[in-house]
Amino acid sequence: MANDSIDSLILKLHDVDAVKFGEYKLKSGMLTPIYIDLRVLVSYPSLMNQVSSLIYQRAQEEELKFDSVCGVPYTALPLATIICSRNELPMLIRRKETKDYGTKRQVEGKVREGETCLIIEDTVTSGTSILETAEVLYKEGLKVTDAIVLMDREQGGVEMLASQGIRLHPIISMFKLLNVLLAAERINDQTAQSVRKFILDNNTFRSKVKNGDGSPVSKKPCKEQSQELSYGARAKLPNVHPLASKLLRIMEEKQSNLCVSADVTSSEELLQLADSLGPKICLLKTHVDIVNDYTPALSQELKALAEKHNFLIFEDRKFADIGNTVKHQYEGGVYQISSWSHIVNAHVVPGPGVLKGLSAVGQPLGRGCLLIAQMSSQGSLATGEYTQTAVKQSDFFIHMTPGVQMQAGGDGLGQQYSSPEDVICNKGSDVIIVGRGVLGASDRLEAAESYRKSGWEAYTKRMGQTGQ
Ligand SMILES: O=c1ccn([C@@H]2O[C@H](COP(=O)(O)O)[C@@H](O)[C@H]2O)c(=O)[nH]1
Repeated sequence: MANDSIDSLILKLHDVDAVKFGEYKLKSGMLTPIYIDLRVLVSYPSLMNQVSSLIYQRAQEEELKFDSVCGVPYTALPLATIICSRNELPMLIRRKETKDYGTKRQVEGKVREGETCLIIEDTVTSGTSILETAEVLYKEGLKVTDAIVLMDREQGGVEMLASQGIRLHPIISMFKLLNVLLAAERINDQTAQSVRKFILDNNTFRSKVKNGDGSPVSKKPCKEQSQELSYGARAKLPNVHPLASKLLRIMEEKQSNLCVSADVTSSEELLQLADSLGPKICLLKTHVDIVNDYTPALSQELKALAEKHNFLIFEDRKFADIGNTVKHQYEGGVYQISSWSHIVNAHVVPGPGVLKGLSAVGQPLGRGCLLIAQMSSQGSLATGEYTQTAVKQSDFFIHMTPGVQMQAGGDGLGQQYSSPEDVICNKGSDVIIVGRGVLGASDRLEAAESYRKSGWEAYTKRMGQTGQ
């Protein structure tokens, strides 16, 4: 999509008052210094045409596969109509209000179970309007894998939808809009700065993104968290990576979001840990390169224990090289990690090549990869834009957090600890990763049970339930 056509569209949107600066209230009640009002588009046919073309072009560029198109009511409805009419695509209309007579249908148009519907939206803040539409379509037996939005306010919608198995493709992002308006002298530096600050400070996606000082951007108590799907329900979402689905099922079945970090240096101790703590955990995290007496038999025995106790193995290898090198590091060398570890992780610093290299090896084996968006260590450089980029590159989220102990604090070597409740409720993580909190206890099994219980209680609290 040409940059100059986006720039000229932004200026036109500003001309017709679709972008307003001041103080406005969002659907959530939040006050915002910028308001995007794309309802006015219907009065400007040439703009309607330009926007519809850009949306359709985006679908083609992304090579999206879909059978029908549905616009989120009401603003995106006429956009979907133009796109479908021009390109002869079947359209579906979602009713906002269900009729209490006749067919009482919530979706109008020919619905064919199992088909995929592309959602079109005008503006996204948190992504809930798209999710509501997707849920209505799911009930009709349709799949939703992708959505296209004209204007993304960059407040967590992409991430929230990704966590529900929907890829959101924005055409204009808030930061781009501000830059174009600033360059064209439509707004001044101060306005741009205050809007940027508002956007960064008000990320609606579970306070995932941290401020520069490491504190969560918006720290909500558990009971105020928005309604979200349970681990079990997320496991059943269409388009969920089969391994993510398996992990979510294990978590639900074992009532455990505990990953024990088995940072021990002998094979015997590692296997003993895996066997004794296996029933309490959903994941066992390893650092295979700290084991002094590694032989391939160790990884085979670990695999057998993972099956016996129904947990997955996560080798915390933190790949960070060019694609070709990580390919060799993942499948070859002494450890042959891809042959036994269900999940690995990678830094995003080398660019997309690292993921391409890892997926060349891991994808045929059904393996998963976590991207490192933040680190628990003091002074970590993975903050702000870096974190946001990593989050955006993720396809489907299972959010895991290390640096967990019952009491906040540190280890004297830069590690910083948060409690299970803080990690699950305030940081919105799915999995707590605990190392020395368990390994350093006189009774490791008892400690693992106590972390499992705390992690699960925090999750049920987040889900708005009263506990187990
Ligand atoms: O940001 C990060 C990334 C990885 N880790 C790893 O998690 C465990 C934490 O162990 P504790 O004993 O609970 O401190 C360890 O294996 C780290 O390498 C992390 O701590 N922070």
